[in-house]
Amino acid sequence: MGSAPESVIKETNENLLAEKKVKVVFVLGGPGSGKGTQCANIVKHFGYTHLSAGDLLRAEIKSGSENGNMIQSMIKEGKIVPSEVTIKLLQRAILEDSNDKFLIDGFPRNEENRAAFEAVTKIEPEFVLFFDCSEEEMERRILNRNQGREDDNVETIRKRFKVFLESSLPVIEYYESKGKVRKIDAAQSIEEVFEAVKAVFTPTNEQVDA
Ligand SMILES: Nc1ncnc2c1ncn2[C@@H]1O[C@H](COP(=O)(O)OP(=O)(O)OP(=O)(O)O)[C@@H](O)[C@H]1O
Ligand SMILES: Nc1ccn([C@@H]2O[C@H](COP(=O)(O)O)[C@@H](O)[C@H]2O)c(=O)n1
Repeated sequence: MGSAPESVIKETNENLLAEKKVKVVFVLGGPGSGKGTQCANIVKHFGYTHLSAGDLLRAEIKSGSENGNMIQSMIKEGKIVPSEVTIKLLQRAILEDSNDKFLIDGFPRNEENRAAFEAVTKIEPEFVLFFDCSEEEMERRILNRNQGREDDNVETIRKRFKVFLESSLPVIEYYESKGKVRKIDAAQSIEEVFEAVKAVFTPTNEQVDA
């Protein structure tokens, strides 16, 4: 028996996602601002599932998928992979997980990501966590990261900063205009940043009583 055509799988996933009713928080910030580090803390304390768009794309390369070469060269150049590829990976990861609350880290990265995700999934984020950090500090952190990532070199880091300023900041500004951005000073220690993050995720008495 042959497998179902791509278009059928896509439509089925869209319907399933609409039924699942998930709560999503987008986690944004420049490269090396500490998104992944803080997501790990949020998972432990608040029970979310962490989905890193970058990790999903790197896993797709390793899986030997037909898009692998294209994804690998985009990442090497610090460029943004076409939305349909990334969204498909996010959809699949959300559907495969029994949790109903997700941190989506490093997505949406540009206006195309944002509009396509909204159109396909009909999901609106609860809020957007934005880690604000200077380029100088982010570059220092990335160069110390030592995880063997092909894009953690000065040349690609500078390209990633440019893409962040030109393509990702406008997405943050879009959500700012909707009152959805929770900005965190990410230049502090990991512990201090997490104190600020906890305050965002902990409902105030007012919210609990409402
Ligand atoms: N507040 C902090 N102070 C100092 N170092 C930090 C802090 N937060 C994270 N780091 C370190 O900086 C490096 C980058 O952090 P992390 O991987 O969490 O950033 P990221 O925003 O997810 O990066 P990318 O977008 O490139 O994947 C890691 O080595 C991490 O241990
Ligand atoms: N929405 C996204 C997210 C990431 N990428 C590509 O992956 C690279 C690494 O991302 P990290 O979040 O792990 O730093 C990034 O520079 C992009 O090339 C993407 O295309 N779309």
